[in-house]
Amino acid sequence: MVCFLLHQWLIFSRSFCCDIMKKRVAVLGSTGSIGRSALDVAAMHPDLFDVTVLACANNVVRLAHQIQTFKPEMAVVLTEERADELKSILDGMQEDIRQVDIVWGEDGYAMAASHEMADAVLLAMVGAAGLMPALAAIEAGKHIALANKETLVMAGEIVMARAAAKGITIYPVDSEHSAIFQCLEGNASKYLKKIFLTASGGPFRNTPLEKFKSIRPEDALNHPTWDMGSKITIDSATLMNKALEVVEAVHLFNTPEDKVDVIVHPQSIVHSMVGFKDGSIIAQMGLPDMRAAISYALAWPERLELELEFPDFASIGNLLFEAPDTSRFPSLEFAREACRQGGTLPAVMNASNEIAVQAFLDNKISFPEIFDIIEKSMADHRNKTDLDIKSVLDADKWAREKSFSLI
Ligand SMILES: NC(=O)C1=CN([C@@H]2O[C@H](COP(=O)(O)OP(=O)(O)OC[C@H]3O[C@@H](n4cnc5c(N)ncnc54)[C@H](OP(=O)(O)O)[C@@H]3O)[C@@H](O)[C@H]2O)C=CC1
Ligand SMILES: CC(=O)[C@@H](O)[C@H](O)COP(=O)(O)O
Ligand SMILES: [Mn+2]
Repeated sequence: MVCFLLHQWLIFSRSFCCDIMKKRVAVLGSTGSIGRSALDVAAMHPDLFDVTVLACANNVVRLAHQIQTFKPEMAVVLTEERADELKSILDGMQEDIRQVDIVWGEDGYAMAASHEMADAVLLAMVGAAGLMPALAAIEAGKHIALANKETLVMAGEIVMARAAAKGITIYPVDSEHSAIFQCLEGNASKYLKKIFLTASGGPFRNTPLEKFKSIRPEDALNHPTWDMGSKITIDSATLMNKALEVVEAVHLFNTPEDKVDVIVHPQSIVHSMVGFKDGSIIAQMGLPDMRAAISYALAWPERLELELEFPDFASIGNLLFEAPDTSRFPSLEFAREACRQGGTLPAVMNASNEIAVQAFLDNKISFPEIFDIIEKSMADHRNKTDLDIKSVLDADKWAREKSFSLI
């Protein structure tokens, strides 16, 4: 009898310990490219992760499948109509997943980001919609894995200050920032002299300027190395992604813009590098697969088994680097100006880019008009430098209206 009880207690305590060691994760943007990669990581490590919250905008069919697989506590969609659609899909599924709490809209995302059954929040929604959930997750003291770079572009000062006040580290998911974060671990930050932010150069790295007018959305959606959502893929094609990433690096690593160099590296194997006072440079490398950066942001300081291949350096032969061409791709100049002026200008750059990218995807403007719209919106903006969330949201709204008027 004693042996039996001891045996039962051992089984109970082992499963209890496993459960309390599991990280409960909210995945906001679960139906997107980052979200799906994150769920892939979670599925590979069911002993480490329990997905308790899922959120998307409209893709209720994919969300329903994810709910079926991960059985979260809460699911969030953009509108009440989508919530009704999701409920009716779930009604046809097995009983235990119908318990999921379905909410919608801004309040729903805020609830998801601060859910008591989530220890960590992966912020993988696209665009400005990510900002308020990010602030809610920080306010709730969650472990933050941040993919949504727009959050830091719009309101980096506020976000970093609120995270610092809460004693929270923001673990970057963006591959370059994850690389820089990894290069700066230990006490390396105090020796930092230069960040080398790598860029693939996108599909038009070698396209002459006179051909830019005839670039179609399907050409721009053809990224040479990464498989990503449509907005960031167009951003990569304009180098606006790198522009956003310069601002992101400035905030994440508390570094002036002139310490962040962009270097084109078309193979996307060196994910970024950091140069130190003594002339040493540390690089972080790997094949382009976001599961590495996502898992590191979620499991830090651990590194998880992902069964990814290493690059075959002998067959690659040379790692290529070249300077970005800002005359064909002015985005980097926009970002540097936005960093120098600060205030609400980065939020204007971001919002204007979002409108211009969507207009290009909808065949309403040409590829080079993306640059024109951003440039004009930034030039016409009356910058507000004493920043608060209201001024950021006002600037975002102003930039969207301004950009629409230019289409
Ligand atoms: N993809 C990548 O490899 C990388 C992405 N990032 C960043 O990560 C973020 C996500 O990118 P990615 O996964 O490629 O994008 P996707 O377009 O593939 O996915 C976007 C996700 O956000 C949801 N979503 C869209 N609009 C809203 C909204 N208004 N409110 C709430 N949810 C919304 C989508 O839902 P639905 O499916 O229903 O539309 C989807 O789940 C971006 O900020 C991007 O810059 C950073 C580095 C790499
Ligand atoms: C995977 C990732 O982090 C993307 O942001 C990637 O960097 C895009 O490639 P570009 O270097 O072409 O912008
Ligand atoms: Mn990136």
